[in-house]
Amino acid sequence: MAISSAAKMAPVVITLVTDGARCLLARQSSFPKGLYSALAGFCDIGESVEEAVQREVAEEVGLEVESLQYSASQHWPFPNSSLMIACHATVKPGQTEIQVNLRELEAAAWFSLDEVAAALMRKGSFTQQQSDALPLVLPPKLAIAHHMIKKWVETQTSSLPA
Ligand SMILES: NC(=O)C1=CN([C@@H]2O[C@H](COP(=O)(O)OP(=O)(O)OC[C@H]3O[C@@H](n4cnc5c(N)ncnc54)[C@H](OP(=O)(O)O)[C@@H]3O)[C@@H](O)[C@H]2O)C=CC1
Repeated sequence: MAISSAAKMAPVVITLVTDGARCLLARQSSFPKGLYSALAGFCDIGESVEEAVQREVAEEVGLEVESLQYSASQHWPFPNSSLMIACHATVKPGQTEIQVNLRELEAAAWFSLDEVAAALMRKGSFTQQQSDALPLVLPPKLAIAHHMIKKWVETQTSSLPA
């Protein structure tokens, strides 16, 4: 089926926040069990990408973005067409206390490099999660969130002392 040239896609910022050592991942109650992802949110009319990132991070987890860097973009067809704009953001190391906005998220937490790297290596599917102590599950490869998390792990790993 041809897509109408009048069809619109909405810009969405998706942000992987780090404090330099850990990355911040969050989940909504609608996510499969154990799944955590980067913070996502629709851009408001009149906002720049930078403003949308700062607003979303503040609204969802109560943190102030110190610096941010554009990473990549992706067309995301679910549930309606969005343009995912991926950014990596840092907060000040001393200002990392998360205040989860429970109207938008079920949970948010800092994860260490080891935890995230182990989750990337794991080959489990969502349906295999049966115990209460769920291992961290990351978004699938088709999602830009997966690639942002992978890039963060690679960058952190390459900066470790030999
Ligand atoms: N590719 C990836 O890696 C990822 C993609 N995503 C995608 O990012 C998008 C945003 O994520 P998230 O904020 O969690 O989304 P949600 O679906 O939770 O939507 C959040 C709010 O945005 C409103 N909304 C829905 N559509 C639009 C629109 N076109 N413009 C403005 N506001 C809208 C909704 O209101 P209402 O209920 O009234 O419609 C809802 O209150 C989703 O489409 C999600 O699928 C998210 C994470 C990872």
